[in-house]
Amino acid sequence: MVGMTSAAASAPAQSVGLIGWRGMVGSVLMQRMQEEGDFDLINPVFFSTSNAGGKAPAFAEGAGTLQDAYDIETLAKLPIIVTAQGGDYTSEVYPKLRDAGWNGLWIDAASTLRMADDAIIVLDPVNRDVIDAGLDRGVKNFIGGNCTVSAMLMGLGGLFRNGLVEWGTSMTYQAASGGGARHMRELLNQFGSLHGAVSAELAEPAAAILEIDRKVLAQQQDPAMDSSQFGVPLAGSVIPWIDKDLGNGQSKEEWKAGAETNKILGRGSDQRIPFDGLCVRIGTMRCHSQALTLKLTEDLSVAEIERLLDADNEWAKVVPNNKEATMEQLSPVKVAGTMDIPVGRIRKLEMGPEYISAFTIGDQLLWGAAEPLRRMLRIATGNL
Ligand SMILES: NC(=O)C1=CN([C@@H]2O[C@H](COP(=O)(O)OP(=O)(O)OC[C@H]3O[C@@H](n4cnc5c(N)ncnc54)[C@H](OP(=O)(O)O)[C@@H]3O)[C@@H](O)[C@H]2O)C=CC1
Ligand SMILES: N[C@@H](CC(=O)OP(=O)(O)O)C(=O)O
Repeated sequence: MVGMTSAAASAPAQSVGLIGWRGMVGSVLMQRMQEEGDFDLINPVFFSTSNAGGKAPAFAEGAGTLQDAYDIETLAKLPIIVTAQGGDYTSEVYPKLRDAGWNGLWIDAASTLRMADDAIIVLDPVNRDVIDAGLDRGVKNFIGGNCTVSAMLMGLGGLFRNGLVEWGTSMTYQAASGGGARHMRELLNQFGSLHGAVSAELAEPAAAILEIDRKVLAQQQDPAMDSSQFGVPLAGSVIPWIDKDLGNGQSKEEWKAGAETNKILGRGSDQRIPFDGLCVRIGTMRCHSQALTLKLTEDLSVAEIERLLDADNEWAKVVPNNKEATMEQLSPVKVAGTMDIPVGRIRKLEMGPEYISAFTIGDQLLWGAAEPLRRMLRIATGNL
C-alpha cells in the first residue's frame, strides 16, 4: 500500500493532498518525489480540478481515485496540502479552506501568498533557519519562491548568507518554461517555422546570407506566425519584459528579485539588501540564467569568494573563469534536468575591489519550482 513502507513504520505516515500534480511544475515534483522515495513517507491523496473520480496516477498504485480539488470538506481533512495548480486555484480555494477552520500546512508553488505576513518563502538550503523558526511559531503557509530568485540564491548563497552583499543587480536570461508548457511549444514551433522559411537556402552553401536573413526576418514579422502565448515572436529574438507592468517602469518579475530575496533571507526593511535589475525572456527551454553585478561589503579575494560559494551548499558549483570551462559548464544545455547550480565568470570589476561579476544558471522547474516544495514536505513530515 502506498505510504506504508518500513521508512514510515515507526510513525504513521501523514496524509498529504496533492493538487496540480499533472501540470508542468507538478510533473517535475512527482518525478523528484519518486526519485527520492518520498511516497514511502506519506499517504498521498490526489486531487483534480477537471477529472474528479478518475484514476489516481499509476506511479501511486493504491492511491485510489482523484478527489475534487474544489471540495473544501475533503481538503479540510488533510493535515498537509501541496499545490502546484496555479495562482487562480490558490486565490479561490485557500481562503475558503481557512474560513472553514482548516489549520493544516499549505505548501504552494504559486506566487499568490508569497509576500503575505503569515507565509514563508521556502528555499531550505538558504533559509532553513527561517523555516524552522516559522514552524516553531506556528506558521502554516510555506510558499515556493520565484524561480529566478531561488536559482540565484542557491548559486550565490555563500555571499548572501554570510552578509557579504551590500547591493546587487541581476540581468536575467529566462527560459520559455517560465511561461508554462504552451510557451515552450510555441517557441519550438516558431524555431521550426523560421527554419522552414529558409531550409532550401540553408541546404545550398552558396545561397546569399543576406537573402536568408531577409526571409527569416520576414517570417518573424509575419502576423501569421503564432505568437499567441508570448505576445510577440521569441525565436531569434528577446523579450525584455516578464510578468505584469507595475506602472513605475518596473516589471513584477524585477520587483520580485528585491522583495523575495530579502524575504527569503529573513531581512526586514532595516536590513534590506538593495537588489534590482532587468528580467529578459530568451529562447531557451527550462533554465534561467542571470548575469550579476554585486557590491560586496568587503574586499575579498576571488579565491575566497569561490571558496565561500562552493562551500555553501552541495549544488552550487564554481566554474573557473576561463573560456573553455565557461563554454563547457556554464550553459543551459548543460544544466537542464540537473540539480546543479553552476556559478562562473567571477571576477573583480573595474569599479573597485568590492565589485564583482558572476553568471549563474539553474533549472527553473527543479530548484526554481518543484524542489523547494518537495523538500518542504520532507521538513514538514520530519524527514529532512
Ligand atoms: N511554470 C513555471 O516555471 C513555474 C510555475 N510556478 C507556478 O506553478 C503553478 C503551475 O504552473 P504550471 O505547472 O506551469 O501549470 P500547468 O498549466 O502546466 O498545469 C496546471 C494545471 O493545468 C491542468 N491541465 C489542463 N490541461 C492539462 C494538460 N494537458 N496537461 C497537464 N495539466 C493540464 C492540470 O490540472 P487538473 O489536473 O486539475 O486538470 C494542471 O495541474 C503556477 O501557479 C505557477 O505560477 C511556479 C514556479 C515556476
Ligand atoms: N515568472 C516566471 C515563472 C513563474 O511562475 O514565476 P512566479 O512563480 O514568481 O509567478 C517566469 O516567467 O520565468
